[in-house]
Amino acid sequence: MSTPDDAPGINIGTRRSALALRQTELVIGALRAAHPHATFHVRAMATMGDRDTTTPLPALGKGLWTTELEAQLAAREVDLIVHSLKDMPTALPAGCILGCVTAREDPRDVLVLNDKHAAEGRYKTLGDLPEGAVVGTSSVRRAAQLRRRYPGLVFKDVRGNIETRLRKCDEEGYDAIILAAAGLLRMGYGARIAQYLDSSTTGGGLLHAVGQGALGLEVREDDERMKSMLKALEDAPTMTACFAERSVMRTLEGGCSVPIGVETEWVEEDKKKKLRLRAVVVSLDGKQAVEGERTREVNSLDEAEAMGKELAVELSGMGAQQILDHINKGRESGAALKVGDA
Ligand SMILES: NCc1[nH]cc(CCC(=O)O)c1CC(=O)O
Repeated sequence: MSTPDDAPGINIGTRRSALALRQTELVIGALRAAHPHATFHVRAMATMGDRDTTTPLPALGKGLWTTELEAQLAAREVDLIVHSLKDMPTALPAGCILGCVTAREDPRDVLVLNDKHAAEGRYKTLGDLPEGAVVGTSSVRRAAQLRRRYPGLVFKDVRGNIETRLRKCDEEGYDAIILAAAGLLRMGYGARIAQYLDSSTTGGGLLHAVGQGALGLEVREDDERMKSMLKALEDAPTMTACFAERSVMRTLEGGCSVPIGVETEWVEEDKKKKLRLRAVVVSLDGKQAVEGERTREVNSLDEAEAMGKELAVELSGMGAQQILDHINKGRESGAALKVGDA
């Protein structure tokens, strides 16, 4: 009788960036440990987001990191895609599913200082930066939340993979940039982290992107062999929390380019383990914000999705929908796509 491990080699699709390849290596390491007789082949490719390195991210729309890979999955050219979960749209093509979410790296955003500032030691946190300081980010979520808290700072687009952004930070007139901790830590750049940012940051917090720091493994819905192989890699607390986060985004029809921030945490309350979910929707100028939070027991992915949906509906009623409608209207007329040039 043949076991799944005797079957032909498994083709794994990934983007070609150094971070994507590193993440794929981590997944293959875990797959090998769980399935020592299987063989794995990496099929790296460029997506639209990799090829177009100048258009501001929000203008490239949904699926810019995933569409080409999913076409390969559907065509059976690959059997598994390793994604940064935050780059995965909340609606997947028919026949494709999010089969597994692995243990999360630190989900927070962080401040990275220009290397001269770091060497000088005058500034340590966002709050230390002087009026007019230039902060790089191509994320409207980051810029909108930080504009609200730090109105004196100037936000400017910065595109490229992690190495490129670090270089631009040091050489192209930025005082600092904002990045995900996860990418820096996975690539060995942890020493560049000046400050971790989250809801409790003194002087003003920042809620991270949906799914940030987690890896999403996408497979064909009918591929029972891959689905069962991935069970060994699944981290249930991360997967459940991420399903709640993705449900907030899906309900608000946000996509990756709107200013929705979230934070999830497993807490103990009345001797019960509960999921705490926070979410915020901010206008692009940072002047309006709607936020909310829920804490409850969650025992399944369906319950996690229900919790996320309920919070999103509440935020919607509190004005989040107006904020998002306004942003989408601006998009149609071609405006409001950039974080800022200045
Ligand atoms: N497309 C950007 C992207 N996608 C995933 C990560 C970092 C890793 C993660 O958040 O899981 C990054 C870089 C960043 O935002 O700094």
